[in-house]
Amino acid sequence: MLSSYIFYVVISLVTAIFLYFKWKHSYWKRKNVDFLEPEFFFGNIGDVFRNKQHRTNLFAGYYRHFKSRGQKFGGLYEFQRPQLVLTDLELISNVFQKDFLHFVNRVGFINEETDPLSGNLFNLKDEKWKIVRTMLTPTFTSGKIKMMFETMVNCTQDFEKLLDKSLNEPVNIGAKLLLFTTDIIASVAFGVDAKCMENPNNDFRNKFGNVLETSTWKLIKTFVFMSVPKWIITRLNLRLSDKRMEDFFSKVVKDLVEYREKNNVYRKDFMHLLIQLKNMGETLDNEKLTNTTTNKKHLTIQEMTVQAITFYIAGFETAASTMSFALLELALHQDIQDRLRKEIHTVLKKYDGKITYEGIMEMEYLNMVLQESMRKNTVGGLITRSCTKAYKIPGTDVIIEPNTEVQIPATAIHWDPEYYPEPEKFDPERFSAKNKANIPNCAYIPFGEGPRICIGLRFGKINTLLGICFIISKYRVTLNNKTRLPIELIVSKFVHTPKGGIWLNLEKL
Ligand code: HEM
Repeated sequence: MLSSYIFYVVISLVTAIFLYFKWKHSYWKRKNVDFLEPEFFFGNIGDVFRNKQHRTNLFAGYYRHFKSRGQKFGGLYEFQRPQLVLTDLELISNVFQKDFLHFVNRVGFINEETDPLSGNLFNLKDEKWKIVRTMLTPTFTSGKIKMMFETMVNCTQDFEKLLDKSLNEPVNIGAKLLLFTTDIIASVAFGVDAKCMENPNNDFRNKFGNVLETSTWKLIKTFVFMSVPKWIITRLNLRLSDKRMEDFFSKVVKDLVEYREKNNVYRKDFMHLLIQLKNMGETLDNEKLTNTTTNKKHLTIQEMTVQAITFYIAGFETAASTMSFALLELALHQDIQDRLRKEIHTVLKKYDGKITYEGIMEMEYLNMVLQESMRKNTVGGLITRSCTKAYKIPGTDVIIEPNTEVQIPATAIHWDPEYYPEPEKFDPERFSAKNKANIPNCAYIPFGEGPRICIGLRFGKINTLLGICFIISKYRVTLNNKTRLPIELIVSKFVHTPKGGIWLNLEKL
C-alpha cells in the first residue's frame, strides 16, 4: 500500500517537473523570438554541465548562429531561466550604456545575512551596488594606482629570483605568474607580504587559489539557490561561498585594522583606503586613519572585509592569465617580442634602468601588444546583465522582462571578422593610435563596459603591463613543446585558463 503511494507521488512529482520545464522552455516561442531548442532540464548549457565545452565557447557558437541568421538577439535557457544572447553592437551599447538603468545588475545569488561574501561588488544589486560602487570608485583613480605602483614593483625582486631558478627547464608560466600576482594583490589589498613566491604552499595561495573554479556541484548549487525562495535559504542558513575563506580573511583584516589603527601605520595600499572609508566614509590622499564627524556613509568592518576579498579574488587570476596569454603570443612571434624589448630598453634607459609608472605609460607598443592579446585571448569572455526594468528592444515588439538574463559574448565579438579581419592573427597594429579609432563602440570589451565596467581596470592593466615589461626586459621567451596548441580552455575555470598550461623557455639576457 505504502509502496504504491510512494510510486504515485514520485510519478506525479516527475510529471510536474517535466511539465514545469516544458512550460518554462516555451518562453521564447511564446514571445515569437528566434531561439535554439533547449535540452530538458539543462536548457542550452548542457555542454558546460557535462564539462564538454567552456561557457565562453558555447556562447560564441550561439552568437555566430544567431548572427548568421541575421538576428540581433536570440533566445536561450540556462536550466529553466530564459536568456538572450546579443549579437548587435548598437543593442549591446544600449544595454551597457544608454539604457543601463534597465540592466543594472548581474545574475547572482545574494544573501548577506547567511552569506556575507555574497555581498561583494560583483554581485551587489540595485541601490546597494550603486552606493558601494560610488564609495569604492575613488580607490581606483590613476593617482591611487600610481601611489601603489611602488609596492607592486617591489614584488618583481622575488619574481626574478623565482624565474631564475627555472632557467634550464620548461616553465609553466601561468603557475609562476599566479604566485607573482597573488603576492601583489595580497600586498595592495591586504597590506600583507604573503611571500607566495618564496613559499607557494602558504594559505593565500594554497587554500584559496581555486575560488573561481566552477565544478558541476557548484553549478547545481547555484541552480538550487536561484530557484528556491530566499527565505528558505535564510531559514536553512545555507551559503554558496567558502566559509573557511571568509573566516581566514576576516581575521587577516581584523588584525590588520587593529594594528594599523593602534600604531597609526600608513601604507600605500587598498587597505589604507578601505580603513579611511570605514572611519571617514571617504578616501583622502593622505595618511589619516582616524574618525571625523562626517555625514558620509561609512563602510562597516564586514563590508570592507568583503570588498578586500573581492579585490583579491578578482585581481590575481585575471591578471596572471592575461599575462600568460600575452607571453604565449610573444613567444610565438619573436619579431614582435624583439620590437617590444627594444622599446622597453629605450624607455627604461630614460629612467635609470628602473621600471616607473611614467615609463610604463610611455611604452606605446607594450600597450598595443597587451590590447591585442586581450582581444585575441579575452580572459572574461562572457559578460552578463540581468534586466531590472522592462525593456522594449528598439525597432521590435519584443519586451525584455525583468529578471531575464542578457549575455554579451565578448570573445565572440573580439573574433568577429566584421570588426577584426583575420581574427586569428596576432597583430598589435590593430591598436595603433590611427587604427584604434576605427574600432566600433563596444567591439572591444575585455573589461566590460558602461557603469558596471571592471572597477579594477586601471589596476589590472598596470599590473599586467608591469609583469610583461619586467619579463621581456630581462628574458627572451620561446615556446616549449609541452604547450598544447591550439589552446583549449579548462571548462571549470571561470577565468580562461589553458588546459595543460602555457610552457615557455626563459633565457636570461
Ligand atoms: C587583467 C585583469 C582584469 C580583467 C581582464 C578583468 C575583467 C573584468 C570583467 C570582464 C568584468 C565584468 C565587467 C562588466 O560586467 O561590464 C569585471 C568586473 C569587475 N572586476 Fe575586473 N578584471 C581584471 C582585474 C580586476 C582587478 C585587479 C580588480 C580589483 C582589484 C577587479 C575587480 C572587479 C570588480 C569588483 C568587478 C565588478 C564591478 C561592478 O560590478 O561594479 N578586476 N572585471
